[in-house]
Amino acid sequence: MTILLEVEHLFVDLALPAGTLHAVRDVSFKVEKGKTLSLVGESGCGKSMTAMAVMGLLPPSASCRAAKIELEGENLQGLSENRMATYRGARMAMIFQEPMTSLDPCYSIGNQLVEALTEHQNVSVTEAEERAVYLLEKVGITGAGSRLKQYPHQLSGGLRQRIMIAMGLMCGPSLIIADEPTTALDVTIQAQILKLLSSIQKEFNMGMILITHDLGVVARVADDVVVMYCGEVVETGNIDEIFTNPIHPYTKGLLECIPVPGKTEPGKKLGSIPGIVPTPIGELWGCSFRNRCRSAVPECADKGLKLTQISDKRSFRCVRPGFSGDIKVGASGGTGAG
Ligand SMILES: Nc1ncnc2c1ncn2[C@@H]1O[C@H](COP(=O)(O)OP(=O)(O)OP(=O)(O)O)[C@@H](O)[C@H]1O
Repeated sequence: MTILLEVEHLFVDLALPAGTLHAVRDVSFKVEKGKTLSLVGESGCGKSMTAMAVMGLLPPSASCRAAKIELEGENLQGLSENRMATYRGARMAMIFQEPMTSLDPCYSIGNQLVEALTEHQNVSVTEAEERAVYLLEKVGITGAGSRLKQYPHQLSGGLRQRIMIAMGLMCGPSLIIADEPTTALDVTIQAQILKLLSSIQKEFNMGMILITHDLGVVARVADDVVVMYCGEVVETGNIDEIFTNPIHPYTKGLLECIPVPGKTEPGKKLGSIPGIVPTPIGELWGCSFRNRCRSAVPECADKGLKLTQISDKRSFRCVRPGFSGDIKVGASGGTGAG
């Protein structure tokens, strides 16, 4: 196993008028070459901030510290913005949820694809166009040559997302980060794009971080899983461990929200987790999920709650591991503070 990306003890804080928001709290994970790691959790759990910290794209109000952020053994912390800019695209690329926000409406697809390569590598426009056509075909776009002349608004959402994937691949990055890449698409297109991402990732032997709130998506593409809640890692494991032997009640709750072939009874209503993810502002302690968790006991508020590491990939943060996956009905959510 070759480690491509290693993140250790990552913290991201945002300075807000209401206080410091602890968006990412002590998050560690490794992405292997040729494998997909999924960061999963509801909206507001800190998944995007984690990805942005790796990409060096945090908002100005954010401060970030980590024991390690290494890509192929190279420390990414403390690099100048110029140096980070050369890494982005060239060695790691990001695919966002809504391609329209990443594509420039004023430039043709061809211009944007060509620029994605010529900005980073000393190649001619003709060579860059050839690579663009090759990659558009790879991502399943027919008539690739004529597509280069089109503008983003002339394409469907699914095609735009395929183009974003092609753009991410222009420089042959070793790491691709896909942040909710299918959320803005309709269901049939979602399945196609996921399949495409997964096959491209394998064919090009890249590492991928797939960010999603949907364990159904995770099931289709991930090798390893990091479950996040309120900025923290609450459980990690490989895909089989997470689906067959979830430990944390939050993971169990997420699993109850999706149909599992062979497990979910036909016609049975799927579950939901009442309440919302608390905003992690101010001082926090104990398990942040405790106010939504039916298994909660007073010890869940203990200050010393730590991640328990079972093996290299398997860990959980819970005082009653595996006790029950039941979710408190009618809970309103709450912060880890209190
Ligand atoms: N620009 C910002 N200003 C203030 N708070 C922010 C900003 N961006 C994110 N946050 C807060 O940081 C925390 C983590 O957000 P983040 O976007 O990383 O979560 P997420 O799990 O990726 O959810 P989503 O899928 O909705 O993006 C949340 O509490 C969120 O409200």
